[in-house]
Amino acid sequence: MSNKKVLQVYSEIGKLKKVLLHRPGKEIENLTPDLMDRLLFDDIPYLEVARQEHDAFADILRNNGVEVVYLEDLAAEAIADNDIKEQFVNEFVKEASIQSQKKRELVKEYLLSFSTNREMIDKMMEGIRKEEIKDYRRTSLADMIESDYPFIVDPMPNLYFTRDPFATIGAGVSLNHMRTVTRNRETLFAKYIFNYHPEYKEANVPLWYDRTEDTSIEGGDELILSEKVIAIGVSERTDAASVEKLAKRIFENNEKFEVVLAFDIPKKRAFMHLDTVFTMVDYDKFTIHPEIEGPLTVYSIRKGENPKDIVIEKETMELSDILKKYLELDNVTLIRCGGGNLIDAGREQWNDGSNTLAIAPGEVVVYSRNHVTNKLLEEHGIKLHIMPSSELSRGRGGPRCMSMPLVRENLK
Ligand SMILES: NC(=[NH2+])NCCC[C@H](N)C(=O)O
Repeated sequence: MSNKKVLQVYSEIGKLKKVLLHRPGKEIENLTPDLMDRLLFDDIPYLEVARQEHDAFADILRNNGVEVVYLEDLAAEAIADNDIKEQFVNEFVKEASIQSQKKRELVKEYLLSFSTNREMIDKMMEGIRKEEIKDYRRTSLADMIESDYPFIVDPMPNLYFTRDPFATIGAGVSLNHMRTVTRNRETLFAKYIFNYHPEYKEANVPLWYDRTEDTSIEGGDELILSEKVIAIGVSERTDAASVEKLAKRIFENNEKFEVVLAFDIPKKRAFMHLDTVFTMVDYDKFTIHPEIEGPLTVYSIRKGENPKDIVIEKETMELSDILKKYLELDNVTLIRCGGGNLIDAGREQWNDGSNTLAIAPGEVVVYSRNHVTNKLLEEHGIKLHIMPSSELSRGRGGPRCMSMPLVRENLK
């Protein structure tokens, strides 16, 4: 067996070699105004254009030497074995908030009727409208009198934000427990990929976190600043307790990481994850949303004397000094979203102006619409790959949120 690394992420900026995306599917066409709030959208994207934008994103990556793989393909390949497939469908149905046993059976039967696994996966992602399964109304009293709720199984429109349901950290994976029911359903695909996909199953990928945990953590909060330092946001989506659990597990498993910095950021929708207000673009350069600089507090978590102990300290310095200290740098530049102008900063952060995806040190993918921030990045010598951004941005996520690195070259 070759010892090729199937997962290797020891930085935010090392040359990106392999990345996981999800091409937006018909789940977007199942978003309704009534569902937007619960399904975490602020508007309804136009699917055809969203796909064009997404394909442009994937092309930028491929043209820069990145292997692009899709969640929907890996998930379909992971369930090639019929017993695994059956187990997967059972778990999916169990987590789909379907009330009656009879209805669960009908949904299972419907899913198994698709002729390919890929089509079945697409259907799971899209959601199931009432009219797709005939006769479900005769299955229980609840269904006979039931409301006009239009779905038997809800769509999962946030899937194109592959950054969040799991995160590659070092040679392992944080299989996340998400804050919301809608997004927690997404993590099932990753569970099957890492356990059963031929590429991953023999690698025995270590899990730093599991979806069955009772506190939440999301990938948008998990940043790898160096092979020694991980930053994790304590945010609207990630609990402080989860950061501790994750740190302990990583330290116990002799990964190279030495310190986890917990960034306590304001808990609000616009700043849902750390990566919506702070990303790394070069060895010593970061984007930052000026509105978090005041309220931000950083705590460091380090290994204690015993492998099972940790030492937690509140950091008292300014963010740039904290970064200098832990990343062993003489200088750090914080590039402010919107140039620090409050109007531009607010507008551009809302559309993920500080959410950049580094594909190499000093080289990032950004949304076209954030022209004030983009200009500033260029002035700081950052090379930009600009992608179209009218529709995808309506889901409140940018290039970093839409990608999960699987392999990055290690930094020298
Ligand atoms: N890593 C990120 N910032 N992801 C953004 C996810 C956006 C998505 N609509 C949500 O609310 O979950």
